[in-house]
Amino acid sequence: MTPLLAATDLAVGHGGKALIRGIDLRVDPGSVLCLLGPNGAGKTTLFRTLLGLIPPVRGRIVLGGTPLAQLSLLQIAARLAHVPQALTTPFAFSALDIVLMGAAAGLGPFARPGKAETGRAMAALERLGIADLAGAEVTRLSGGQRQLVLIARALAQEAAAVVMDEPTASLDFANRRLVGQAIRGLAEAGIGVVLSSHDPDHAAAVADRALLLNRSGLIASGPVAETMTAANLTRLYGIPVRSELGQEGRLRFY
Ligand SMILES: Nc1ncnc2c1ncn2[C@@H]1O[C@H](COP(=O)(O)OP(=O)(O)OP(=O)(O)O)[C@@H](O)[C@H]1O
Repeated sequence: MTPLLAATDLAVGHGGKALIRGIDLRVDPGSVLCLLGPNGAGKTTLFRTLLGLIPPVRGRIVLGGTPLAQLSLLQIAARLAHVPQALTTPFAFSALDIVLMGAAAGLGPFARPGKAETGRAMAALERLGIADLAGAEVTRLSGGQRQLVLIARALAQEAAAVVMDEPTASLDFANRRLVGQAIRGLAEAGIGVVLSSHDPDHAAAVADRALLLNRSGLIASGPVAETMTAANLTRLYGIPVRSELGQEGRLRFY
């Protein structure tokens, strides 16, 4: 199977100086990869590199079978959608307006979204169970609802893969669970997801694979059951971490 996104022997950093080296990763259709690591480890830097916003210090990134270096930012966006940490806009956009931005991402700068784009945007809102919020002003929505709107925007973009930088940061327990379910829903629809999280319990619940990195480099990369061990998390965060298998066979860390 051709991975949606693959990186080999990747080093990322700023101004040509590597922060992390030796990253190998792949994202297949329908799979979820979670990046875990302490503040400043380089997760956002890695994401920005995968999105083509900063050049890799070393190594190779292939997006949908084409080297990233050969793709324009527009071509990258058509293959890899970005869900930012939070939706911040001072304008009174409706949820549908925001999702239409994703649906219309492939149109030229002066083209107006038409019926097809509106249909795609509404379908994305429906898929996430928030069609009733289409006309709501996003500044009045809760943090969890706003995050779902952002995920709907990525869905409407119809990219095969999605990058989400800490999509559950600042969300309460219930909204974290809701967004987690939405992420699994994307995977069930065949989309490949890469996200970062500061919550190992949440990561173990939503991800199939994990990539653990801290300032000393890569700690582990592979299936959740093999990488998210108490020993690896102890190394990752530099504090003693223990794990237990909770109900439904879910890993919990404390
Ligand atoms: N534009 C930049 N130029 C130079 N250094 C930068 C730049 N952006 C980030 N850094 C540095 O790169 C390092 C990694 O930052 P990054 O934001 O990638 O970490 P992170 O793992 O996402 O952290 P957090 O979990 O806190 O979001 C930090 O030391 C940061 O100060």
